[in-house]
Amino acid sequence: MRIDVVTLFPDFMRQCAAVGVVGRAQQRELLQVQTWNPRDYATDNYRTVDGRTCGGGPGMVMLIEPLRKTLEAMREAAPKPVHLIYLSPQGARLTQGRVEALAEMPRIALLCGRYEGVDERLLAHEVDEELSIGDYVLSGGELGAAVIIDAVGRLQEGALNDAQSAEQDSFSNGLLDCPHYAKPVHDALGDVPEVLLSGDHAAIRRWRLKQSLGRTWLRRPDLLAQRALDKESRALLDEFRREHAQ
Ligand SMILES: Nc1nonc1C(=O)NCc1ccc(Cl)cc1
Repeated sequence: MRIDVVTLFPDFMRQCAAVGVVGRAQQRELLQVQTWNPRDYATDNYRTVDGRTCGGGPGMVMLIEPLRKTLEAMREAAPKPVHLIYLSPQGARLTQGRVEALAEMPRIALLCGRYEGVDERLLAHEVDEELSIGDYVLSGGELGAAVIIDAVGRLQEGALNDAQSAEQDSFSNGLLDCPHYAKPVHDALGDVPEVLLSGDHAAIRRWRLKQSLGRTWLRRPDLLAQRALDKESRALLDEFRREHAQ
């Protein structure tokens, strides 16, 4: 998969994509992240990429022309058609389901705005999808782009090892993750739950599922409402709720 990133901060974006699972996916050529800086496509001596807001008011807006040239160069750099995503609070909320759909695409591009915004005419003409990573205001689209690169990059076939795949599954089954423990078994902070030391893998699986269901019920009941529970999960959650009520 190829991800092109249009950003005024290419070094930052390259570093985000160079570490950990995503960095390794790039080394294994499972993923390619390419940055494009609109400043390189600004034709004036000052490499201007922003202009005064029409209608007055504070701040600047990213100009059409440098972005149009950047996008043209980006699209021409590889034959595969590009699905262009713009990151902003005005976008649809990013979900794991949408991440999984994006991860199947051969090529996506992420347009990172700065200043007060991007000229609406450029967005209307070029952008395929607008996405938000949450209801808060950041200083630019780069952190949203980094989130997408990580969430999509780790889903590329071969990017995760077995343990990481298991962890991914625990989250993407629509439930919150269960608690995790490492040695020492006994610590001033408390003990590791007995069942995890029992070697009874069926009991351990049930305990972990019960904890995930219980945590989701306590912390994110909205996620639970979206999910049909099988017979075993309903029983485990009832058990958790009875114990919690005591
Ligand atoms: N929330 C979010 N989810 O994705 N992006 C955001 C966000 O706040 N971007 C800030 C931003 C976006 C575009 C421009 Cl031009 C300037 C600032």
